[in-house]
Amino acid sequence: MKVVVVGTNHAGISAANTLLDSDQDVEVTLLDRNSNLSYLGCGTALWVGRQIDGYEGLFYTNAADFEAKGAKISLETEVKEIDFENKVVYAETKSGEKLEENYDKLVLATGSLPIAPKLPGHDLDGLHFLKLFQEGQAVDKALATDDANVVCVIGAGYIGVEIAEAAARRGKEVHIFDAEAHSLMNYYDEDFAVAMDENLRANGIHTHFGELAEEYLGENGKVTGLKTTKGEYKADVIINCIGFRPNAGLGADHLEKFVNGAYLVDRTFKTSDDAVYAVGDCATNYSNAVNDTAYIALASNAVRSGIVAGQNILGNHVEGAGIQGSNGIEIFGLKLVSTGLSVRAAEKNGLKVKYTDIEDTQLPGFMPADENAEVKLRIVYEEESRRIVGAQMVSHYDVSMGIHMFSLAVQEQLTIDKLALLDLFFLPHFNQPYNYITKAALKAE
Ligand SMILES: Cc1cc2nc3c(=O)[nH]c(=O)nc-3n(C[C@H](O)[C@H](O)[C@H](O)COP(=O)(O)OP(=O)(O)OC[C@H]3O[C@@H](n4cnc5c(N)ncnc54)[C@H](O)[C@@H]3O)c2cc1C
Ligand SMILES: NC(=O)c1ccc[n+]([C@@H]2O[C@H](COP(=O)([O-])OP(=O)(O)OC[C@H]3O[C@@H](n4cnc5c(N)ncnc54)[C@H](O)[C@@H]3O)[C@@H](O)[C@H]2O)c1
Repeated sequence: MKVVVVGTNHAGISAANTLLDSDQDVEVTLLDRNSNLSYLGCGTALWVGRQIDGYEGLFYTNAADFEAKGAKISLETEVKEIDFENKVVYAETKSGEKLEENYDKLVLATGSLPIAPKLPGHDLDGLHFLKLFQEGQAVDKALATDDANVVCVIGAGYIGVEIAEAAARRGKEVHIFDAEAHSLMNYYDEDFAVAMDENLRANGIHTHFGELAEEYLGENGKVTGLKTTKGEYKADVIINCIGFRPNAGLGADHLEKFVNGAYLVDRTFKTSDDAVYAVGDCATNYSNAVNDTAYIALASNAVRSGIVAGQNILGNHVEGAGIQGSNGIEIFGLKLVSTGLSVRAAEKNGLKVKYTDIEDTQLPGFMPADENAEVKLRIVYEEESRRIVGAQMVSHYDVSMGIHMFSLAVQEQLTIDKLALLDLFFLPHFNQPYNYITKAALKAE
């Protein structure tokens, strides 16, 4: 069996490794237009902000690793067209050489592209996106120039707040803009998002919410400012971070698509064509929070979808467990984690929900104050079924393990009442005997 994988980042890599690590005789060909693979974008802000020494550790594999496993891999090779009827992929290398690869099974792992609004001035120098390693390098270089004093970040989602922190750590005057009333509104309710807003401001970042970018201002081909719906701001560097869209053009009119253009896949990540699988950011996934198809662009989902598709290509029927969109962020030491739906997202999805909130300390009061921290938790549950559909937490304490448990609760459709009497261990070094998860669940209406 010959499998062609288009796109060799997290999703493509994980599908290819699943095939190559099996005991079956599978011929695997990998094609990617980029010159590198396996870049962990999550580390961009860490090295640009000089919290880690460099970017080298952000790549976890390379072409030679695949060749050593017997795969054929061509980087800087862009797939231009696919003949789905005759099962042929047409590609072109950077030097203009044309390639043709036939396949028995095809894995589309072409990921996502940053949303790039064509505002006036969009071709000025000094405008940046943050998706590829090379774009991270460009931002890093731009921040190193003597005349880069003011940085405007458009979008206060995950990439935006992370790069705003990095630019502030590099000593820049940073302004962050978002169309919403607060930062991180795609992940958190207002009561939690405000903690991040305050954290950004407390660390010197200027926040501008409810403000939409209208025009990139410039002189002599270089950006000098940003015009929004509320005013004009000086800018030496502008970084656009307003979300991703699926990169699913290769499927043309042949493959079924989701409302946002992503390849529509089943629980095995098979598309509407039996010979074609689609994984990672270019494809849909199944949300256990809404119990329906959803699109959530995350590396964590990409990796698991690649494994599932790979197993099914090998003939092992495996269904994905579905996703909750579990995520986390840490900015200047403040940690926010969430899974499933916020109240706002639940309502947008037509779910009638209630929620239970609690604020407490992580450890008992007798523990040293410098080891202890306040924690705020919200559990969101469906009014009628009482199943948990989401949770959010904010703290300076590392509460990430708690959100993993809530992720499982959403996946398994657990009710808030079952959670209330769950056996949670107690040790003063970790938590309280009558801890905030139990307390929040017990007081749920
Ligand atoms: C700055 C940043 C920080 C992030 N932080 C996190 C995080 O902390 N946690 C998390 O879970 N996620 C994070 N993400 C999101 C995560 O990086 C993506 O969800 C993930 O990269 C998706 O993997 P993928 O393999 O599906 O797609 P992509 O990473 O988009 O890879 C797609 C690949 O396909 C190739 N390709 C596309 N079209 C073609 C073509 N026609 N021919 C050949 N090759 C093609 C591309 O070159 C690319 O290599 C972050 C993203 C960014 C940008
Ligand atoms: N820690 C993590 O897990 C992590 C880190 C970085 C990125 N990612 C993922 O990568 C993907 C892309 O991240 P992102 O930060 O670009 O997207 P995002 O969805 O997190 O945030 C985009 C933000 O841009 C705002 N916005 C949209 N249009 C706008 C406009 N015209 N003007 C002003 N603001 C506007 C939105 O309100 C939103 O807050 C997401 O799926 C994200 O989850 C995850």
